[in-house]
Amino acid sequence: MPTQARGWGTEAADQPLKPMQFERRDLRSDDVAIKITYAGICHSDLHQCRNDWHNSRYPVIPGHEIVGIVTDVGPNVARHKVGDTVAVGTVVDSDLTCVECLNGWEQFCLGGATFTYNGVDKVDGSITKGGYSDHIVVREHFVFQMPEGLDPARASPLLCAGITTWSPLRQYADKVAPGKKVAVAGLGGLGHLGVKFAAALGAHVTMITTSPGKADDARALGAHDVIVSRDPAQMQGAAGRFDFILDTIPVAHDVQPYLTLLRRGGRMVLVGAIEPLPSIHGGLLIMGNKAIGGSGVGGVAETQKMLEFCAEHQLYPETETITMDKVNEAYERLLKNDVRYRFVIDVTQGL
Ligand SMILES: NC(=O)c1ccc[n+]([C@@H]2O[C@H](COP(=O)([O-])OP(=O)(O)OC[C@H]3O[C@@H](n4cnc5c(N)ncnc54)[C@H](O)[C@@H]3O)[C@@H](O)[C@H]2O)c1
Repeated sequence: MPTQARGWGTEAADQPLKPMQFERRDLRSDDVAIKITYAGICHSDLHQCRNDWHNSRYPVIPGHEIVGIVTDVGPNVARHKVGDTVAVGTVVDSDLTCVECLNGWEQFCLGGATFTYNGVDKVDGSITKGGYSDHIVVREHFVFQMPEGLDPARASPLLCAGITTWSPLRQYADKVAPGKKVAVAGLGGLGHLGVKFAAALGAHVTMITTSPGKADDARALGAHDVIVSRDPAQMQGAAGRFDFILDTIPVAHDVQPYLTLLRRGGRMVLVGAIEPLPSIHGGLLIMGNKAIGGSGVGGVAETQKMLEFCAEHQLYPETETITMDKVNEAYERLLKNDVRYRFVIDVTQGL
């Protein structure tokens, strides 16, 4: 039987989030039912609530940085059992048969990945609803086991902000290693984890920020150096310096000043601005054999690996925990960059 769920969501781009009731599907044979305990607030949640990407399907019940406890499993579930602490990220289904899925890139499934919310369920066509809710039902393959020693109350942002920064840093592991120089642009939910990961992987890390006031914070997170992007002298002084730049800036911006900072053969990866960008002068790529690309979240196996790395290194996001009923205030603060550096909702409170 389907179950009644309680959550917080919004009915339109100009409406605040409010309590809502909706149905969760009955367990399929390979499904896991999860009582949600924590959900991180990603900037993408705000984008989708406000229809910034023009594809929101209302009501939107956001949340794709989910931690919880298994309450039931379908008969074919082998990896999880009732009582396990588990996690769910941005994707809850894919065909698992295409070349992308078979190679661990489920998020780019050729048959279409189903996103945790604002997606369309492959079986019944319903609109998926996310982690700002009391429980969720997810296909086993997309449920992560929380490693021993990783605090569930602090870990949820790893499921999106974490994997989105970890994945490109591992895809270009030759440029993110001891002796290599890495820069991270944009110090928010993604950027602060980018700094922590790059430092933990042994690279020399520079934070590039618009705000001189964030320099001490960046160093406390593990950055060895800070560049204020609004200071032309500092930018010119860093020309040709970096092997790798991770750009987490959440809005359209001119990437050319950053390309200038790459050394020969360097690579810049965009993860933040999912929108049209100003044009790039080809000479900035050709002279110095430089490359710019993108990266979208991460696959299932690499997400599990990242969680294990975080447990082993006790690497956590910096979080501020709120109750569910404070989510609208949190959104307003997120827009003003007034969070160090990720809100986590304790979903068991204020629902
Ligand atoms: N690629 C992916 O798979 C993926 C996954 C998750 C999130 N995202 C996107 O990444 C972006 C960042 O998400 P977040 O949760 O870290 O957001 P956030 O709001 O927590 O952080 C963004 C930071 O960028 C800074 N910033 C804004 N404009 C800037 C500029 N012009 N120069 C330098 N810094 C600037 C802000 O001060 C803020 O600190 C969002 O647009 C989100 O939708 C992408």
